[in-house]
Amino acid sequence: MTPGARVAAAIGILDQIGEGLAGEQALTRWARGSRFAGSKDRAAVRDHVFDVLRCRRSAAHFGRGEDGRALMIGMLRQSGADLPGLFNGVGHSADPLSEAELNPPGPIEDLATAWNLPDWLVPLFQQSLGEAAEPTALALQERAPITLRVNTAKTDIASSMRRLSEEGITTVENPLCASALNVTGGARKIRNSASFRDGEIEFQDAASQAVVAAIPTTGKVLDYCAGGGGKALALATQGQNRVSAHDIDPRRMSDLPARAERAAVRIRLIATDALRAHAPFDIVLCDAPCSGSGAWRRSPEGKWSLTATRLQQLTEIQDEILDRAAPLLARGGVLVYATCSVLRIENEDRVTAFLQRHPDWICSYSRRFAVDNDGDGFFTAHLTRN
Ligand SMILES: C[S@@+](CC[C@H](N)C(=O)[O-])C[C@H]1O[C@@H](n2cnc3c(N)ncnc32)[C@H](O)[C@@H]1O
Repeated sequence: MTPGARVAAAIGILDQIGEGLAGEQALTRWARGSRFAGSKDRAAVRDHVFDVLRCRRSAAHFGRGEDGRALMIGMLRQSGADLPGLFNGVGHSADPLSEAELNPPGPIEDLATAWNLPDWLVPLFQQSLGEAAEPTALALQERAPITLRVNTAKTDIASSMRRLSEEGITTVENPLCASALNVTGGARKIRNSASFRDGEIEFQDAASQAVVAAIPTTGKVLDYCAGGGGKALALATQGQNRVSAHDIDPRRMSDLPARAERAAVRIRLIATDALRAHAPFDIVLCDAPCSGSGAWRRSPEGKWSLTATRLQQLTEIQDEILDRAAPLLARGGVLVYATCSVLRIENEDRVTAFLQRHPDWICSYSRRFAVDNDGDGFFTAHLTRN
């Protein structure tokens, strides 16, 4: 595909997203109907679509509209691309730009458009992050780093870097966590690499790894909101942990047994009604459902679909999860709270609310992770009974 044809494909996909289709679904539908597209084409089209979704508001400003064509024009104009070269009507490229489209609009004048956030989230970012609000909002407009977790139960960092580089995948160590590697080249080869097949590496954000690495003791551990099991797998490779995984929706854990087998670790799956029988645990990790605001680089649609009502509901779910998980702990155990949110209402405020409901508990540790080149935005806190 030519660069112009890739842009035209992205325009069609963005129009489908505009009609209500989820981004991943629209991309899959396009890929199924476009067998001629190679892996480089698919990656380039995907990048265009996600670049727009991350910067939808400023793209609409610079493209003077909300449809796929306007958004692509706006995004490409912002990035300084050769617009007439990409919209030349040749082959499968989109039609040439009209006079109106060639005419660039004035600069952005409001904060929400400059930060690419819905209006209502701007004050929340400011209250939550202070001076870090602007760099966080701007960082959320960039592509996320591709980060691997080296499975230290199977290999070590140096050997893993060497083996990956033999397969054409270059990496550098990530300062957030000793097990984390940032991929600097050959990312598309990872899923078919021997290192991946042999369970020596997993995809995992570095802040996510650092949250697990900060968990203090080893022993009987419950990942209470295990989902796909990213953190449960990391926990299982750490120290002498005996890890169990639970999720209110067990289907979310369906890939976990195969992933655990590949990683050569054991993880027991526990159903909700069996939790009490398996308690007490030394550690209960609550990686709670949240706005995902710290990871909106990877899932940008969440930024536009979140509402104040949904955010309020999430805080109620977060409180309920902590209250249900706390009684599962052994005396002296640690309740670990984590979110991939940058919003104080989901982070420090939930810890404060928990301590108000449970005056015999204290917070012994907490850390925020910024959205930057090293990793996603995360928050974690350790709670113990006095
Ligand atoms: C942020 S995700 C977990 C991600 C996972 N820990 C990982 O690292 O891959 C949150 C998970 O919490 C689960 N969840 C939602 N409400 C819950 C509840 N009341 N109790 C337990 N799990 C819940 C969701 O089904 C979802 O899988």
